Amino acid sequence: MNKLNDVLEKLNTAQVNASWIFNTNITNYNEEQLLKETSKYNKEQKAIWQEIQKFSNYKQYQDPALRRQLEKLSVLGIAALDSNESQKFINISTEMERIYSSASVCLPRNGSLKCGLELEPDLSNIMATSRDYNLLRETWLRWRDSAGRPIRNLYLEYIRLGNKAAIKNGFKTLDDLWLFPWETPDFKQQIEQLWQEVMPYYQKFHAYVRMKLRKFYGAERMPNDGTIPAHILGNMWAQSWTNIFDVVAPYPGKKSLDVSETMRAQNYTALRMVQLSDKFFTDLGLIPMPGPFWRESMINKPTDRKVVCHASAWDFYNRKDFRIKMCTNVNMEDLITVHHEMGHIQYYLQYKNQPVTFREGANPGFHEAIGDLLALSVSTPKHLSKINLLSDYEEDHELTLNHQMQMALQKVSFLPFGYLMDAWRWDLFSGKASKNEMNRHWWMYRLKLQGVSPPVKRNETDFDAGAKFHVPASVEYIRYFVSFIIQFQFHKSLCDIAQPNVPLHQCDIDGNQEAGQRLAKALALGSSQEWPKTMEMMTGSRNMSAKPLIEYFNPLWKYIDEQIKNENVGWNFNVNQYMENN
Ligand SMILES: O=C(CCC(O)(O)[C@H](Cc1ccccc1)NC(=O)c1ccccc1)N[C@@H](Cc1ccccc1)C(=O)O
Ligand SMILES: [Zn+2]
Repeated sequence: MNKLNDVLEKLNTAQVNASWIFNTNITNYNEEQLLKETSKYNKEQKAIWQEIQKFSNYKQYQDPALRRQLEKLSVLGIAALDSNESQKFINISTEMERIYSSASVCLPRNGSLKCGLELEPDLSNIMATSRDYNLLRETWLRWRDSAGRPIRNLYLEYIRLGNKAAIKNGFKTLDDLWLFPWETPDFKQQIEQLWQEVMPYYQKFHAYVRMKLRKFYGAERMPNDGTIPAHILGNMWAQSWTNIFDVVAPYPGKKSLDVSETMRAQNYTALRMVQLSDKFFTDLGLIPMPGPFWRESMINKPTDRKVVCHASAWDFYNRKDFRIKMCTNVNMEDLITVHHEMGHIQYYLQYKNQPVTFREGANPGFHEAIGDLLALSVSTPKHLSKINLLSDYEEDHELTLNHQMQMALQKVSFLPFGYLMDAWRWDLFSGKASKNEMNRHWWMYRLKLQGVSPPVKRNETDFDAGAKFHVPASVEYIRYFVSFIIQFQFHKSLCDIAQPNVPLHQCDIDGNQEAGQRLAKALALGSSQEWPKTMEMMTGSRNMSAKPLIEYFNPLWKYIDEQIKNENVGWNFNVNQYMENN
């Protein structure tokens, strides 16, 4: 088996190298090279798969680790397609990613038209900082015209070929293939159950934010169905509302917890942000970033070439080379993202000696949760003041509520978006939703779960889901919904070790070696055992639970209940009102 392990390492290293070169320098040549490398990778994966078929009685193997590895290798994925369909699938996937990462728009700028504006940093900054209703709407619309629409027909092909691949792997449709790594037969039901648990809290939070936005923009700018227009929530996809903290803060006068200003004033750089995060990990007794990480990572947007700016963390499958790729802006939001990416790298470092097939998260949600988990401690006012990013700190009721609001704008607002991104894709792959109504189905979910509506009518030549990285990049999204739930379970468990008598929302595990050890043991296992066992190691329970998340925000729920006495919680929605009958 360790011979196979070496083969898998070399195979993955070659593929990741070609992918890194394309992602950090988008050229036709590098795209060609990546296409070649990926089809070679798929061919060799298929050869290995055929070899393994010979041990088809692997279920009888005594050694559980060996049996588990063979089980994981028994699903080939997209490579199961025959060579020309597999080639088509790879071409479509790479083309969608290139369109998204190269998209730029023109916007009216004091009288003239400014072109070449890109998502990072231009459009993201406008969505985050502008309070000009019309400029926000133009920015929202033109991004979808440039990045979403051109992907629509490619996506139809993607679904057709993806479903063929699923069938070749013995699944019904592509959503079943996507859910295979979760090893959880009732996974969709568990997700729906978690959503039902948190939905009432989200709806109250939505009512509070809607009330504040109505006061700020005027009632005439708010739809009468109780939804919030998607373009005024501080984010291109309305998935995280931290950038409208100033509009919704309970105590606006109080020191802002958005330390972006202070970071800039202290001449923070991307490197300093990464070093700060690395120190938090090592203070917990976790593994420091190795040499190649510091030499090879790309943490600033290059000025001389096109790159895929969306952040990611890379494992080169040689147990030495691990990198981050990120177009970092010096602000609080990106400080959190730096921790998110460093969490991925820490997981890589912890499980690097596992067999290749076990070099994954216990489940995909675990991998997304580690960095955010540590950022929960970093984001406390006490910790921010400890690292000199918050001055004249004194814990009082007002500061606590401002902090709670800041965190809810990041975590609570995200929950319905984290769910609907894959609820929509599962429905499309499984045929529950018609391919002629992809955009209507998208806005059905956006209205139903998120209570967010488009600022202009949409039609079926629009492809609004395609304007979010993970759709053209074929990256599963339910992992983030799971992460936002389990990171609070992990936080509660580690806080019970590190600061047992501190309220959960004020807990900072910084420097606690015992908490660090508990985490390291779980991470080192990779996916070598089923995730409920690793969940039990971390939290004492085998199940996901929204209780710690709800507990973390207890102070906020009380405050919001008082504030929304005269508000109708929730919204009604009629998707026809927002779709042009085409
Ligand atoms: O997409 C990301 C962060 C990028 C990533 O670290 O999750 C990245 C996404 C990606 C990029 C290219 C190919 C595959 C996945 N994931 C990783 O780098 C990664 C994924 C699995 C294992 C190890 C690393 N966050 C999501 C959700 C989110 C998470 C946390 C805070 C805010 C928002 C978003 O921005 O919508
Ligand atoms: Zn991630």
